[in-house]
Amino acid sequence: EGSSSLEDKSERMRNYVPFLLTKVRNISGRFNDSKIAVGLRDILSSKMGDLQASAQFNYMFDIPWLIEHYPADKRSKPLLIVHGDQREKKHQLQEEAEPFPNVRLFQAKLPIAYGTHHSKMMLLLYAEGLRVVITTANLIHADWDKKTQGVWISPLFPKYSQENQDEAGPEGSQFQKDLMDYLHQYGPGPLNEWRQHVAEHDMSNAKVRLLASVPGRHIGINKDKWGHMKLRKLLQQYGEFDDIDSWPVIGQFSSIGSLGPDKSKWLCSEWLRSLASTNSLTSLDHDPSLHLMFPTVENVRTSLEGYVAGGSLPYSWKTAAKQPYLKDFFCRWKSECLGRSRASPHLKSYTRISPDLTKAAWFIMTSANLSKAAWGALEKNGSQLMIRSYEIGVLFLPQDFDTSEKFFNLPENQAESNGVILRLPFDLPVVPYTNEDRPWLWDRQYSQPDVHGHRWNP
Ligand SMILES: O=C(O)c1cnc2c(S(=O)(=O)O)cccc2c1O
Repeated sequence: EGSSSLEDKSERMRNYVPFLLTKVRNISGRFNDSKIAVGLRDILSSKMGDLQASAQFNYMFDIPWLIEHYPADKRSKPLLIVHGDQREKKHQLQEEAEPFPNVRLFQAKLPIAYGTHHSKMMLLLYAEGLRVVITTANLIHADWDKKTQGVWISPLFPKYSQENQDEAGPEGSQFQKDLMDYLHQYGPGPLNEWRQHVAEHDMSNAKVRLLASVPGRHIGINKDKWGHMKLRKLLQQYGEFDDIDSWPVIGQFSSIGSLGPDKSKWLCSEWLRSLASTNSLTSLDHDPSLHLMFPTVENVRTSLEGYVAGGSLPYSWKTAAKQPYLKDFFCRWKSECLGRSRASPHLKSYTRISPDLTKAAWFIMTSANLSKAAWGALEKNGSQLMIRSYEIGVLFLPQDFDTSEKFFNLPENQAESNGVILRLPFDLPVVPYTNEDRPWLWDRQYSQPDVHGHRWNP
C-alpha cells in the first residue's frame, strides 16, 4: 500500500457522512457552503441530472412556489404530489393544482385517527438514472428560508441494463427492498409507475438504512418493519458496538406528542429501549442517559423569524401539562457550530454519542417527531405495533461507510484517524434547561417582544 507520510494524510479527502442542512438566509455565507448546505433550487437543478419526471411526498405544499423551483425547461414534466389532505384541504390542493396539467395528486390513506402524512421525500427520475431525496422540510417558502432542516441526497442510482438486472436478481440492495416495501403501503394507483422505476435502478450504493413508518396495527414479521421496532431490529443486527451502554442518547425534534403520565409508560421503556439497542445480548440493566432537545420560549423569541417560528413547533400546553417529567430531559437548541442557533429547528435527528463527545455510534435524520403516532406504540402485550402516521428517515451506520472504525468521529475529535466524520446539526455538550427555561408551547401567550418587536397571541 502507499506510504502513509504526512502529506498523504493531509491530502486524504476527508470522508463526511452525507447529511446536509438547508440554506439559511441572512447568516454568514460560510455556513451555507455547498459542503454543508443546499437549497431546493440546487436539489432540483439540472446539474443533478436531466429530469424526466418527479414525485414529491410531503405534508404541506405550495404548488406554484414548488414548480417555480424546478428549472424553467422542466416545469411541465410529470409531477406526482403525494399528500394526506382530506375534505376541505384536499379541495384546496386540487384547486391549486388545476392550472398545471402535468401535476397529479395522490391522497395517501390515513386509516387511523390523528395520523398525518408526514413523510418528506422526492423521487427524481432522470435520463441518466434515479435519485432519492429525504428531507424534513415542507414544500413551502418558510421551510426553506430561515430554519434548520435536514436533507439526504442519494447518489445517482443507475438503471439496470437489461442483462445485469438478471445478475442483480434477488440481492438488489436492502435500501431498494425497504423503499419498495414503503411504496407498496400506498396501494394501487399512480405509485405503480414509481415502484417500477425503483425496481429498475441499482441502489446498492445508498449507504443508508431506510427508517419509515406507515399507519396500521403491525403484527408478526411486520412488527419490525416500521417505526422504533425497525430501529431496534437494525441496531440489534448491525449495532456491532463495544460497550456503549453508558453512551447518552440524544433526541432532537420540532414537536412532542402525548407520551403517557410518566417516563416508564413509553419514553424510557419501549422507545428508549429501541434507541439503546445494540447487538450485545446482555440486556440493559439501567436506562442510558437521555437528552431531549426542544426549543425554549427564548430560543423562539430570539430566532431569526421571531415568534412566527413557533408556528412550526406545534407543542400544545394541554399535552405538556400531562407530562411535566419531560423537564428533566430537556435541553436547549444550540448550533453555533453551524451558525444556526437562531435558525429555528424543524429537522428531527437522533443519535448516540460517547461521553467524551468524540464519537457517535449512529445518526438518524427523519420526519418523525417525539410521538407515539410517529414511532409506534406496542399494544396487546407487545404483539402489535400501532402507528398512526407516515414517516420516513435515514439511519447512518459506521459500517456502511468504507471505514475500518466502529464509530463516526465527531468534528471535536481532531484525531488524524482515517475514519468518517459526522457533523451533528447541533452543538455538544448539550445545554440542559435552567429552572427559568420553558419549552415552547404554541398555544400560550408571550408578551416579551421578539426580534421583530412582536408578541405572540395565538
Ligand atoms: O412538517 C410537518 O409535517 C408538520 C406537521 N404538522 C404541523 C402542524 S400540526 O398539523 O401538527 O398542527 C402545525 C405546524 C407545523 C406542522 C408541520 O411542520
